[in-house]
Amino acid sequence: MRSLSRSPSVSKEGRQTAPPCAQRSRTPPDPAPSAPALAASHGRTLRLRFSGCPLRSSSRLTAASLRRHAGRRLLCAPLLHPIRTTNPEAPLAATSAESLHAAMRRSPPPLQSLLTCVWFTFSDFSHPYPLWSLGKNEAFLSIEIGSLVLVIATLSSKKKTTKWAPCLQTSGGSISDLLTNVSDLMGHSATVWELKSEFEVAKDWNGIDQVILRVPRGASARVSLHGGQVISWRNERGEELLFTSSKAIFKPPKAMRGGIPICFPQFGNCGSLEQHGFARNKIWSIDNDPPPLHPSDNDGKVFVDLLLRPTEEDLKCWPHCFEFRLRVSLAMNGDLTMISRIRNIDAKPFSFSYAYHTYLSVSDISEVRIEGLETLDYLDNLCNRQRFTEQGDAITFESEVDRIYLSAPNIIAVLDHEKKRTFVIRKEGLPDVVVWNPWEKKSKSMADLGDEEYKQMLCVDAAAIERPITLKPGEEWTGRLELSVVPSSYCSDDLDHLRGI
Ligand SMILES: O=P(O)(O)OC[C@H]1O[C@@H](O)[C@H](O)[C@@H](O)[C@@H]1O
Repeated sequence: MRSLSRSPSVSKEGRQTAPPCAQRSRTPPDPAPSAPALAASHGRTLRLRFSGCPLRSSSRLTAASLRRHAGRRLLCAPLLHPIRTTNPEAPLAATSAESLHAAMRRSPPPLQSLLTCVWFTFSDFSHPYPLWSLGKNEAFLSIEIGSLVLVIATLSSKKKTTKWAPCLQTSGGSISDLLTNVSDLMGHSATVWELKSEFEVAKDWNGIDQVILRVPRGASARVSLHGGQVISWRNERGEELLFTSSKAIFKPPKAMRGGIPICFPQFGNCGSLEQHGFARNKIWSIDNDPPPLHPSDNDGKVFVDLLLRPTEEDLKCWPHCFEFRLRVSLAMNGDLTMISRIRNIDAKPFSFSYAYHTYLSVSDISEVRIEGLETLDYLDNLCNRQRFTEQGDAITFESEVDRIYLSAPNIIAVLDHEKKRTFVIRKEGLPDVVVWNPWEKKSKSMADLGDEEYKQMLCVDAAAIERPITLKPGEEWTGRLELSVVPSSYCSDDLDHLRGI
């Protein structure tokens, strides 16, 4: 049985900053476990539900039964385009649905009792889609949108005809649920296939490791072990979504200007520590055995877990023992999630403030507005943190802004009119939102920011500042940030809907 690898093996980005020899994959491809081994290691049973209609476990899964149960949710998909395989290990090389099927007949999947996956692309789409074969004569093609699995086509052959059926939407769940359910339905032992996260590690020019996360449809993220800082987040078209200064200094001990530095255990200069705390200037390690997160935080995502523990030197200026675990993950649709877990492993309580200092890349700051912070109180860093109340409808920019909005909603939107795209920021455990743009004068005084670059950046940070987090010994705090990008036309009503208004 071939391994079920979720990531294509091709590396594009890694080559830009490090010679290929410096790269290595921390997670080798799955060693092709046998069916009993999979069953023994997981062994959960689930029921198949397409569009909320349970199929009897005795049912045979056919294109027709899928269609029947999909009901009105049938969608049309571009099914008649030529197909080519992208997985070099895939047994199929087909240029049309018919030849794909013919190839399948010539080279049936080696273990028909289990699903087999090959990646392929439609010629007019750049993203590989997984095709899951259900034995010799049937297959389905699926994509993932967040945690939803969308089966966009099924392929079945009877006698001499090959049929692509249009698609249906599952009622939710992850690809592993879907696979388990399908194998259950087919009458085989049910297995949950935990598809392993894969990432590459490349050295930067200072010899510090950077982790590259990549999903099959092309989105990627890069995380530096210097600061645990996300330094790049690209969409499936390869466009960079985070700002990085052209004058950024990629050298410890200072944080690089751009990406998402982590401010901990102090935000700004309110405290005895260096500005924004020390976490962004420390070298983190990869945590190969983190305590488990909720299963939905693993599903359908490529991720890396990082760990920061205080050094002797850190303890001298901040005498509190902690473990800081950071998960950075990329969903199949390109959404970026960061989950911070900070645990007090000391004998006494401690308090800290926190921010994901997120530099969004924007077309032009004067074309940008933030929705979700209107009417809130804020502390103005430009006026000794005096408290004001926001008056406007939405926040727009005409001069330097440096504010901490208090008790902000958990979803806010940053609309970029020129790019016609909206960043949607979802946060949990982080009540405040910092909005910062240095504008012209301040930019000129900053050595690591180009004079005009303030126009292309906007910091919108999910944060906990006004009321620091206090942890008693043994307690843990979790702060979560999820970033996604949607077309601007999606906004307003849809965002209200997301917010539950
Ligand atoms: O230059 P630093 O330390 O990265 O900080 C940049 C800015 O970060 C923002 O979050 C602060 O609100 C600003 O006051 C600060 O100037």
